[in-house]
Amino acid sequence: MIVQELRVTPVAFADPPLLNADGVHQPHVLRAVVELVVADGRGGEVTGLGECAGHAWQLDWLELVGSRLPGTSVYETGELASRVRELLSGHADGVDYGPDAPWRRWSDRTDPPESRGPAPVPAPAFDIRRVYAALEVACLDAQGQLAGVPVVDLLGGRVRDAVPYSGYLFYKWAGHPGADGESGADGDPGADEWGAALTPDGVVAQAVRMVDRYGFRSLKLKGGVFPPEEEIAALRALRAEFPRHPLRLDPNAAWSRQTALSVVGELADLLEYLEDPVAGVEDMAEVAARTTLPLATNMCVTSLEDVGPAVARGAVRIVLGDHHIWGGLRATVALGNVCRAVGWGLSAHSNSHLGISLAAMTHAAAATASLDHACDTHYPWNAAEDVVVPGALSFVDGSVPVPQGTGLGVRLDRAALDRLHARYLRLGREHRDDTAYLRRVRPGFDPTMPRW
Ligand SMILES: O=C([O-])C(=O)C[C@H](O)[C@@H](O)C(=O)[O-]
Ligand SMILES: [Mg+2]
Repeated sequence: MIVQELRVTPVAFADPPLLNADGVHQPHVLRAVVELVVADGRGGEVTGLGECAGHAWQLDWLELVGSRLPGTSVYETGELASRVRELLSGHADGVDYGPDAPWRRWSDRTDPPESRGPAPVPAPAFDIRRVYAALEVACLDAQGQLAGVPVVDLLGGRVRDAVPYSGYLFYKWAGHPGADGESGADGDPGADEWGAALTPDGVVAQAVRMVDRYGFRSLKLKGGVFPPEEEIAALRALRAEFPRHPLRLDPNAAWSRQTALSVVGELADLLEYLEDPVAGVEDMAEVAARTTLPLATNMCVTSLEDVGPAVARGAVRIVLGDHHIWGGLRATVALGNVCRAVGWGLSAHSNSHLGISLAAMTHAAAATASLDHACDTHYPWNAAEDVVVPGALSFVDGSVPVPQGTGLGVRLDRAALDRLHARYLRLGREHRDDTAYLRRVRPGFDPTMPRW
């Protein structure tokens, strides 16, 4: 059961123009597919799959790790984690994160919220966990295939057969504006079937389509795009259309403390929870102290080190786990125990992803007893282009049944992988940069936080 090879294939898949506090999603998401080839001890081999963001620095780090993996036992993920940590710690200082910096403010407790400087202080442990996570998922997929059991069994066994997800609503343009440097590479993704959502009516129309198609029983609106009163109007319109759906709003810390305090009263009866209205534990605690509305986060609690201060200050009541950020599926399941111990609720965060990650997220959530909120997923926005063979993943009444079969239960569609990899090569882009893309259309766009 020895690792023979690590293959990392960067891909680019189509994404609609979804707006957020940093800007707007580019026409293609960059992602990396990880294949871990493992000897099966009987003269054959199995291939474990993993998936992570496709930033250039992350690909470099995976390549470095990949060169040292052959010879390791696929079962010794603890040893693998130490090796990865040791190998990459020296690489964290001075790394060029490019425009990935906005993401990294999640991990950067020394970065003042009003600063969006080009180079936040590196937080190596956060980045190392992001690299290790994809490897751990691939190891567990391979282990499951070798043992003939699904990954959920390796995580302690299932407490649910299907995992509830929330419908993730975004303000969006009708289509990509074109002339973005990616048009024509493989056909401009152009106008999409979802249409524009820039008003309360547009958001409701999007929600109706989401709920009709996938059966979601709760809804999340990505905020931080328009002034809070406009986003609150959209939530009121959603409440009128969906009287029983729990609603969430996530401005990604685009509000100042003062703004949050002035609008939180209006949200108290409208929302299930308010996600990251402001940046950092201190400001979250100030807001939390003045409202009955539960605050949730995937920004100010991203590691175990963040738990103590957040508990001490009463900053949040719900944490959104994410195996890509917490360092794998086992760490995410363990987060569920921490949440239970400190009295927090647990939900799940997502970012644009493919079916490998949806399968991984579903196995982890199926094994986590304390998960008490529907998980986020971007999958409905990206399902049209996937690297897994269709059929293993489906939404039934807003939930994804744990995939059947061994390991993750998804298999690679090699032709699709090759196609999306060829597109990645043609695009020649190395980073995600939502801000630069929005500036093509709105040159004066200023991403300084807090915006309101
Ligand atoms: O819950 C969150 O903070 C997210 O989902 C972060 C993502 O990057 C989201 O803002 C997006 O896809 O634009
Ligand atoms: Mg969030």
